[in-house]
Amino acid sequence: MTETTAAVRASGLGKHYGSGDARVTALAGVDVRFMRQEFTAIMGPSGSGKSTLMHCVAGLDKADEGSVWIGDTEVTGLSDNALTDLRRDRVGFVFQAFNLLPTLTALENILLPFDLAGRKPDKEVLDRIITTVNLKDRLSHRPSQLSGGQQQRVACARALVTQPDVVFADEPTGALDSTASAELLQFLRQSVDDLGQTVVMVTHEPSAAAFADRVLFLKDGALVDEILAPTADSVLERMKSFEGSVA
Ligand SMILES: Nc1ncnc2c1ncn2[C@@H]1O[C@H](COP(=O)(O)OP(=O)(O)OP(=O)(O)O)[C@@H](O)[C@H]1O
Repeated sequence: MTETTAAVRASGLGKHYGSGDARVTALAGVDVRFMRQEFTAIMGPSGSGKSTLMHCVAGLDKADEGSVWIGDTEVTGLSDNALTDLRRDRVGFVFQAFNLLPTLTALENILLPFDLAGRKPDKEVLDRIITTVNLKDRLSHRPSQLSGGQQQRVACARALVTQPDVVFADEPTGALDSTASAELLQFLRQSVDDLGQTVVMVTHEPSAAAFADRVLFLKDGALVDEILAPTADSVLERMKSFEGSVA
């Protein structure tokens, strides 16, 4: 693996909360690479550092130690303004709680990153993404007029439409029923296979992780295991070694 094929890489990533007896090590020197056009799932017991890792590599939070690169840009060390631009232009986010703007239509929500950046979308890419997420006949609806699954597909389209270096998804199916979850995961899978996207997803669900190319396991702030070409069964089997502490 060469550095040029890593969409995101981090080395020696450390993050601590509190001090003295109350000091918690959320990340204990993590080295990780997320390769281009790869779908990676991050799993681990509750409190193992999954969200902290995602937030630090995505530039949403600052690590105490170590470095992060998105493409060839070293994220650690950027000014707050440069970080805001980088997140807007080169990173896509999907959260459990859709985070759509209620007064905007589906299409306006999808185009929001372009409005914020004062840029125009690539029409071909926009059409392709809207077709892939199957939202063509819902574009003029507001979020309250859409199902949870449709709202999350709007959030995904918004995350993908700028063709970011990487999309980070934090429990994206946490608020969806099983049918809507499977559709959403299939769409994330397609965004990697058909659109060449790079996706990193935090999940508790072995069945969700099975859509990924690779599953990383965190424990006590450290990467402790990895599965390539996962299935729900192989993930579940591996999780048993963490039994008792899985959320
Ligand atoms: N703002 C904070 N202040 C203090 N401690 C924190 C803070 N955020 C996280 N932690 C601690 O850091 C550790 C890692 O938390 P993190 O949220 O990254 O874990 P997680 O694996 O995402 O957990 P979960 O699966 O429950 O969401 C935990 O011990 C948590 O209590």
